[in-house]
Formats: sequence, C-alpha cells, structure tokens
Amino acid sequence: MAPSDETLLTIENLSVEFISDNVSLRSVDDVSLTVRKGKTLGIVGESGSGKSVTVSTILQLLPANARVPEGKIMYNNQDLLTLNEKELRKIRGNEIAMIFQDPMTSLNPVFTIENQLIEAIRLHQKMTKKQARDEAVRLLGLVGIKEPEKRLKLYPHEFSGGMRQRVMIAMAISSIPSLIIADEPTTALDVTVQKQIIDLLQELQMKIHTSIIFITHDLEVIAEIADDVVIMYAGEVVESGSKEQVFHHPLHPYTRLLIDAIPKANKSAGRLPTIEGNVPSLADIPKGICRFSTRIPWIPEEAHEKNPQLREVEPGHFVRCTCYKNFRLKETGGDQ
Ligand SMILES: Nc1ncnc2c1ncn2[C@@H]1O[C@H](COP(=O)(O)OP(=O)(O)OP(=O)(O)O)[C@@H](O)[C@H]1O
Repeated sequence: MAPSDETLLTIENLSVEFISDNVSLRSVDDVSLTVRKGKTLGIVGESGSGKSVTVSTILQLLPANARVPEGKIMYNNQDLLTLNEKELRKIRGNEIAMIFQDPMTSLNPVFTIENQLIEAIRLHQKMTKKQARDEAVRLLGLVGIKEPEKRLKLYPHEFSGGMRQRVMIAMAISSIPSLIIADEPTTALDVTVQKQIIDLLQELQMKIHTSIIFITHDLEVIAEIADDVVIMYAGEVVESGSKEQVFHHPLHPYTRLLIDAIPKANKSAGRLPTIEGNVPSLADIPKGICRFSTRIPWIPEEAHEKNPQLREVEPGHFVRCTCYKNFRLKETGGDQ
C-alpha cells in the first residue's frame, strides 16, 4: 500500500437519531466512509442529507437530543465514540480541527484576533505568550493575511468574511492537525474569495500533509479538490469511491442525475443541480426500500433491491441498491 493510501479514519455503519417530542428520527443511517492520510474526502448531498451530522459525530459535537445507536469511528486504533470528554479534548482542535461555514460562530466578537489566536496556539502547544504571538504572526502570514502584525490587533467584525475564514484556517492549522473537517467553509463567500480559500486549503495540505473532509453543495469544487467522494441522500451514503470512479464512472442514479445536471446548475450560487422531485422529510423516509426510488419513478419497482445495501462493486467503489444496473436517464427525446 502506498503511503498515500493509508487510512486515517473510518466511519463504520454509523447511525444517528434525534429525539424531539418523544419521537426519534434517524437522520444518518448506516453511513460508512474512509478518510485517507493526506487526502481530501468530499461529501456531497442535498440539504438535510446528513452531511453535517455525520462529521459532527466524529468529535462528538452533536446536540443533546441526538443519540448514536450504531456505528464506530476508528482513528488511531480507537473508536472515538467510546472516548470520554477529557480524552476527546486532547483530539479536538489538536489532532482533528473543524472549520465551519460561518466563522463568526467560532470567533468571539469581543476579543481581538490576537487574543483568540494566541489562546488557540497555547491550548495545544507549550509556548510563552511572546512565542505564541510570533507564531500567530507567522500563521496569519501563512494564510495570506497581509501586514499580520497590524491585523492581529483587529476584532473579528473588522475583517471581511474571507479574511475571517483565513483566521479560522490559521487556528485550525496551528496544531498541525492530522485531519481538518471543513463544513461548507466557502458557501457564504463570493466566488473569487471561495476560490482563494480553496487554493489556500490545498496549498496548506501540501505543506502539512493533513487530511481534509470537505462538505459542499458544489460539485465543481469537489471535482477540483477531492481525491475521494461520498454522495449522500436522505441520511444514507448512496455512492462512494475515488473522484475518478464517482465522476467518470458514476453508477447510482442520484450521482448520475447530479452529474448530468451540472451544466444547468446555478454556478454562482454554488448549489447542487436541481433534480425533479423532493427529498423525503425524515419522518416520511420509506423504510426497507430504495430511498431514491420516488425520484426516479420511470425505473420499475422490481429493479430496486429490498433493504438496499452499500456494496463494493469494484475496489474502493461502493453503490447502494441494485437499481443502478437498470438505470437510464429519463428520456427527453432520445436515448441518453
Ligand atoms: N438538533 C437537531 N434536532 C433534530 N433534528 C436535527 C437536528 N440537527 C439536525 N437534524 C436533522 O438531521 C438531518 C440532517 O441534517 P444535516 O445538518 O446533517 O444535513 P446536511 O446534509 O448537512 O444539510 P445542509 O447541507 O443543509 O447543511 C436534517 O433533516 C435535520 O433536520
């Protein structure tokens, strides 16, 4: 196995439920995925498909009404789901860092960037204040913030959205983590800034050899940065594999419809292409049948599998349900 093929983290058959008003709804169901060392895994899926809940489970950052009835998250030969709060604190922000869509949720508006960056650095590294300040200047420079000495004195609201995201990235890499989880880090930014942030993450990945999980609605971003891709639909993984497998030889109907619709997608909004029909709400998810069947009514019922499973159809390429075998894009005046 080449070093780049080494596994850093695996999620195995993970399910997550939310309990509201005594009703339990499963928002993540039997999710399995692999993050390779030094590689980027892109997770794509419509809103509500369970992407954020899946990655929040890695560091046990789920809300109080969530529970995890099944699954393992293996990292360094340990199941992260079995760790206590003290053990998790050693990993959070240190070995595994998170970057969110809105940096303001993570930055404290009443403290300067200097304060917050120094605190983040000293949390994970034994440094004097002076050393941490020098390190903060170095990190800000590394993430492309000009005149870092001067900018350190500013408050988060004095930074633009793109610069705040750069600060978050500086915090995330301050401990040289083995994994950065980036949950739609560029969604709120305009296209030019999005591109800069993505380029920055790629550049830093080369420097510190970190793995990245990148969640987005933007298939073109995934095509640019991911090595591996996971496609989620209604709480399940419907297809996963290398970028080449998923983009060049897509099998699951959902993946094929998404890729087929790319030319029609609203690119500037970074949205997933629109596919006819709606994602079922969690309460209405059909049980024991292909969850995507309602979106492809022209495919006969018997083409779907009962209790569809995620199966490896070629090394590293996984697909759920047998319906892909008989799938054709809906005819719109000729065989597609
Ligand atoms: N605190 C909560 N209580 C109840 N249900 C929740 C809670 N948080 C998330 N969910 C449910 O879990 C499901 C998956 O949510 P999740 O945020 O993972 O989706 P997502 O794929 O990341 O969507 P988006 O792209 O919009 O961020 C949603 O249907 C949502 O309603």
